[in-house]
Amino acid sequence: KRHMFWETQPVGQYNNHDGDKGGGEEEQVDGPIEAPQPLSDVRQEPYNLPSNYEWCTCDITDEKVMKEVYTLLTNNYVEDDDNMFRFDYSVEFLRWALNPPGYFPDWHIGVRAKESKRLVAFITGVPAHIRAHEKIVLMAEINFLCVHKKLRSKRLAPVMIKEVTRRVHLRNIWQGAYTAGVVLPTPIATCQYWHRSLNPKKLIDVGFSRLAPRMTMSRTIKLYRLPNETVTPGFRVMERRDVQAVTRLLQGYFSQFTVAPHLVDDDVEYLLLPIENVVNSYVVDNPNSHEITDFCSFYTLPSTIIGNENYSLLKAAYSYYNVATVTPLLQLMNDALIMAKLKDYDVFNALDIMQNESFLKELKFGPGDGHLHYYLYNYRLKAPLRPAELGLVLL
Ligand SMILES: CCCCCCCCCCCCCC(=O)CSCCNC(=O)CCNC(=O)[C@H](O)C(C)(C)COP(=O)(O)OP(=O)(O)OC[C@H]1O[C@@H](n2cnc3c(N)ncnc32)[C@H](O)[C@@H]1OP(=O)(O)O
Ligand SMILES: CCOC(=O)c1cnc2ccc(OC)cc2c1SCCC#N
Repeated sequence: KRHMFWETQPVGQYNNHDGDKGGGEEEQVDGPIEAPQPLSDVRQEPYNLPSNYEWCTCDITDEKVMKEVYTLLTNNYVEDDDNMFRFDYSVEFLRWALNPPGYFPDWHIGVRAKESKRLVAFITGVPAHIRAHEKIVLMAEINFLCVHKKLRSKRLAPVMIKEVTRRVHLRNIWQGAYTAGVVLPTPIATCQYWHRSLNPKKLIDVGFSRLAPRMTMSRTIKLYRLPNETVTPGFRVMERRDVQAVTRLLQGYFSQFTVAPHLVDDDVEYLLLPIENVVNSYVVDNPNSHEITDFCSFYTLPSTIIGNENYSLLKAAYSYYNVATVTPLLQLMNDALIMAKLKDYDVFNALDIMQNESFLKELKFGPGDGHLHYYLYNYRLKAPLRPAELGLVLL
């Protein structure tokens, strides 16, 4: 498959197209593909857009702009292959995801129609320290790339990508990280989504799940039933006073993975302190030692249910970061499921990354039919990673 844009980019390529598996000759080393440029060499002016369209910087602290971004995404962002669901990121979630410590307002990039001023496209970056092997690199995490359905297949996406790359380069940052459901040159890892039903009746009604053979609805409801209280002594909602302990837990946990975020206290405070309807996090506070021994978290990402007459919204929880040092991970994650069910989520989703494979089947997750591919921009890894070597969750 030819990738006319991506073949021009500093990303792992499928090698020359005369079929020989290049890369056999020269030894590949981990690290940047291209050296940084002098900032004076970075293009100073924005890339050209088709006439009638103009760039804008979306100030997401402005309620009105936030609403425009929300509306573009809720109507035009990612749908599953069967067009059953479309992500419905909330305004609070988007503000949280786009304003982490050290964020750059001009990395929230929109395209408007000159006449109507309507927002028709969007792409974002946020800075993050990501470790690859033993190197910590300041990268741009790219997300929320969206072109209005009416403007698809006009090669607008490559312009959006080049523009965000340009703005990242102007900040002297030369690497990026992103995920996608589509296969592009070249994934550093390919992961699978797993789903744990919390409201099996709704998932069957919308057509996502089907009754298993010889199973009745009531038997199915019973199969997925969860207790209405957690089982781990000392399990409680995370508080600000837990930040340092959670940072230490996470840093220890991440060291086993080949690619993982490098989080310090400020990151943990911002990303992991609970925000209603955005992110929920829990610690196990040992009742005797008052030591924080375990941590689990999930984020809230609803989806529009497309074209179902009984339901319009799917309430989904997504496993975020979890560290078990005393409590068995299986028990800790079951407590997370219990909390999600108590908060009326319909499904709890998790990727097969980190140590998640150790609990998925036993906690009654089923494999999804979609894959999530992870990518680095301008950074080569000698070999692709198994999902279990990946410690990075992008929102
Ligand atoms: C130093 C820092 C570096 C920072 C930058 C790092 C890189 C960041 C990269 C971005 C990371 C985003 C991560 C992220 O946001 C999470 S993945 C979610 C992406 N968004 C959606 O799927 C929303 C619904 N779809 C759309 O809005 C459009 O279909 C989009 C806009 C996706 C493509 O618009 P379109 O109207 O359908 O298509 P054309 O304009 O005609 O363009 C076709 C070209 O675009 C390539 N394409 C398609 N989907 C892509 C995708 N998801 N990533 C990268 N490239 C993608 C495609 O391969 C082709 O190039 P090729 O000919 O070479 O194959
Ligand atoms: C019920 C299980 O599926 C989902 O939760 C879900 C919800 N909304 C989506 C919107 C776009 C979409 O596009 C790939 C997928 C979904 C999915 S499945 C993959 C995410 C997970 N887990």
